[in-house]
Order: sequence, then structure tokens, then C-alpha cells
Amino acid sequence: MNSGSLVVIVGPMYSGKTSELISFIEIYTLGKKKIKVFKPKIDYRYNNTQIVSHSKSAVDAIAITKPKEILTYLQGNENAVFIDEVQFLDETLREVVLQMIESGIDVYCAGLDLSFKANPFIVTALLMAHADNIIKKKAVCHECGEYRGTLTYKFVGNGDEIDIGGFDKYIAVCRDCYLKLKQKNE
Ligand SMILES: Nc1ncnc2c1ncn2[C@@H]1O[C@H](COP(=O)(O)OP(=O)(O)O)[C@@H](O)[C@H]1O
Ligand SMILES: Cc1cn([C@H]2C[C@H](O)[C@@H](COP(=O)(O)O)O2)c(=O)[nH]c1=O
Ligand SMILES: [Zn+2]
Repeated sequence: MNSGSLVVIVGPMYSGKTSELISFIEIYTLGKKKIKVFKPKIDYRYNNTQIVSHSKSAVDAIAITKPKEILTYLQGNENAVFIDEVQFLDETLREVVLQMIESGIDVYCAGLDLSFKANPFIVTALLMAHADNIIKKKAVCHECGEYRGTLTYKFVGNGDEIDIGGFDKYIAVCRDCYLKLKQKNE
């Protein structure tokens, strides 16, 4: 039996991470492969039984609190496992993902690489270190309109780096616009 591979999809908010994950899910589904899709329970924006992109495409998913729960859902015949919003899961996700890859499962993870403070989410960084392929997505910068958005700027609320939200709190921006907004507002 061959090992599986790890693909990690990262970028700022609105950059198409969930859409890209859903595209891979479609490829496996078209090939009649056995898959499981997971998401952290903390992300209650839409519902707890689906992953949903900002453009509203959706796929059924199992909501989990701890990475180890993923293993309890596996039946031993899965070809691939998909996990969205990995930044909300703890760092034991690394061991769980490695265990799945070693048992021949392809694993696809999507999540934020950086918080709105431009600090790395450690769990994402760990997964990127083990990845066979990293897909770094960009968004359209909300300020200048260029397709160079690599950061997320938070314009309301507290300083918490875990804070669920969407257009009510966050915009995607390029580095220049991020620095300009920070200088203007801090
Ligand atoms: N600033 C933006 N740049 C690019 N896409 C955006 C932007 N704002 C909204 N969108 C929409 O968001 C969709 C991507 O959503 P999604 O896959 O959920 O991204 P992510 O998971 O990275 O937040 C795009 O297809 C587009 O319709
Ligand atoms: C930047 C940033 C975002 N979040 C939250 C906000 C959303 O609920 C998700 C990201 O969703 P998306 O699918 O990538 O659009 O994460 C956060 O908690 N902390 C942050 O710094
Ligand atoms: Zn910009």
C-alpha cells in the first residue's frame, strides 16, 4: 500500500480556500472514491453539517471539536479526507493527519495561514511543513482592487485572534493596503 499525500490550501479570507477544497471533493466524488469531510464545530457561521464557501457552494461535513475525533469516523476504506478551517483546530491535528497519510489516505486541509495581526496560525504552519503540495490563494484587495490580497484586516471588534465573522468584521487586503490601514487606524 502506498502512502497518501497532503495538500494544504492557505491564504487570507475570501481567497477561495473553501472553493478549492470543494473542487477537490468534486474530483474524488466524480471518481466514485470514498471520502469524508470535516470542519471545526467552532465555525457556526452557516451551519454545522456543511462547509460553505462565500459564493455559497456547499458540501456535507462532519463537525468536530478535537482532531482525534476524525479517526473515530473513519471506516478504513477512505481514499481521501478533507478538512476545512484548520486554523480553529489544535496542533494535534498534525499527528492525526500524518497517521492518515501513512495509512494511504490523501488528506486535503484548508485554512488561514495568518491571523488579522499577520501572526501565523501554528497548526496551519505545521501542516504546511509536512505538505506535498501547498496551494497559496490570493483575494482581490478590498482597498485597491488589485488581485494581490494576501492578508486579512479586521476593522471592528476586539483583538482576539480567534473571532468568527465575515464581511461584518474582516476584509482581504494586499500588503501595502494592510500597512496603510494599520498606520491610519492604530
Ligand atoms: N475580496 C475578494 N476576493 C476574491 N473573492 C471574493 C472577495 N470577496 C468575496 N469573494 C467571493 O468569495 C469567493 C471565495 O470564497 P471561499 O471559497 O469561501 O474563500 P475562503 O474559504 O478563502 O474564505 C469567491 O469566489 C468570490 O465569490
Ligand atoms: C483573519 C481571521 C479570521 N478569523 C475567522 C473569521 C472566519 O470565521 C474564519 C475564516 O473564514 P474564511 O473561510 O477563511 O473566510 O476565521 C479569525 O478567527 N481570526 C482571524 O485572525
Ligand atoms: Zn491593496
